[in-house]
Amino acid sequence: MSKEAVNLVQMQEPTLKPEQQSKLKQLVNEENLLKQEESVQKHHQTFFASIRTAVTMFGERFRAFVTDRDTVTATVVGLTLLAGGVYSAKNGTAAPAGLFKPFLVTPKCRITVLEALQQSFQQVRRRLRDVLEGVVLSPSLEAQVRNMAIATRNTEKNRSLYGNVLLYGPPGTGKTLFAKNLALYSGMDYAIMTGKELAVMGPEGMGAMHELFDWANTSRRGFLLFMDDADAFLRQPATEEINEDRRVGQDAFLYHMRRCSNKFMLVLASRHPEQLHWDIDDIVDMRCHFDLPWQEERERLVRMYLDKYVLKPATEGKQRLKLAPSDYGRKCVEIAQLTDGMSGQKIANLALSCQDKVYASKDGVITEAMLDAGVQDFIQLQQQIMLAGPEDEHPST
Ligand SMILES: Nc1ncnc2c1ncn2[C@@H]1O[C@H](COP(=O)(O)OP(=O)(O)OP(=O)(O)O)[C@@H](O)[C@H]1O
Repeated sequence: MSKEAVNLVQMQEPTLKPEQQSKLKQLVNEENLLKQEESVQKHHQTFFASIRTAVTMFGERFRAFVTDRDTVTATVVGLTLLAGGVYSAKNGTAAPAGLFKPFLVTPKCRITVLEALQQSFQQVRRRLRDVLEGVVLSPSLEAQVRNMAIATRNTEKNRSLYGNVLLYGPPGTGKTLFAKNLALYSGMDYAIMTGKELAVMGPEGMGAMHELFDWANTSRRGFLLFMDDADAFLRQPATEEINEDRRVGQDAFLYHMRRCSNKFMLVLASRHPEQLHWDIDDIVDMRCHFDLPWQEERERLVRMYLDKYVLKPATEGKQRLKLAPSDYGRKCVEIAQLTDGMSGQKIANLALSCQDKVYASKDGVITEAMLDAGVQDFIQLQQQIMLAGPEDEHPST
């Protein structure tokens, strides 16, 4: 019955018999229900359409944005493309509460999508020429990941399928850094999720996951999904009691990942690969072990990060710093020898500790003694942290 007809009959209600009145009420209720359903459906469609628009827009900007490594590290290490979609859609269409909780957003997220977009406009867009730019790895791992990156970059051209990759190893060894580089090098759209957040999502999360994969499969350039801490979500069922939502979530995820795709690539990162679901073997085409650096790689890391945080500011003349005459190369080798057992992330932080000492100098002359003092401070801090708790609790220090 049309809306006008219902209105007309409603006007006649006082003159109707009781059974006619009750039939009329039923009709009005049905009409209202229909309207509500239509509105929810419309809302739903607009909501997801706006997610896609936002994600597509943000994908463009994000690629440019992540090109500025320092800005990214300082501000949006965890900003996700997906979060961009979720946030924009939530703000733009006032999505029904709870439909899309920001569970896929990493807690490291610090800035709004709009801010990210604004910042990205200021960056020069470029595709990485070298997938290992700024990444120091052992020669064998370098060769392995370089081949994989070339194959990924040529997937579309060769009309082949993307292969999924598992990066595993201790914290701070460059897994995330490499995954970002891979996205920039291959020109794919890119998003970060963390397994920890996926692990705690409730039943609505399943709908979101199907939506995510549906959307990802519409990507023009291909879509790279990076899941950090994958073992938190894709854990072997036997490892612990997992609830029903989590099990359904895992199944949905694995189901999508088993379907080979020319649109979609998954990069998993794990510190505890032995805890991963056994079905991971079916969906992962390549495993890459990111180990702690050996002396040779530590020397390269020390040199790279001292150059970046100490030498460059000094030599570029932006600071009032000068380098005292010294055998800088030998100093780097010496420092590297003291960093046995440290990850790339810790070596970067050690260089920052040296920078603190240098910036505190009265005359602005960088001496070997200053670098030594920075290294000693950092080593002492590490020893205190080791005494305080397990390694995994302090990945960023
Ligand atoms: N192999 C490396 N080469 C160059 N820099 C590195 C390397 N490993 C770590 N770093 C430095 O440490 C930072 C953090 O590393 P990253 O987040 O990639 O480690 P991760 O292996 O993903 O750690 P986690 O398991 O904690 O997620 C990088 O942004 C970089 O500054």
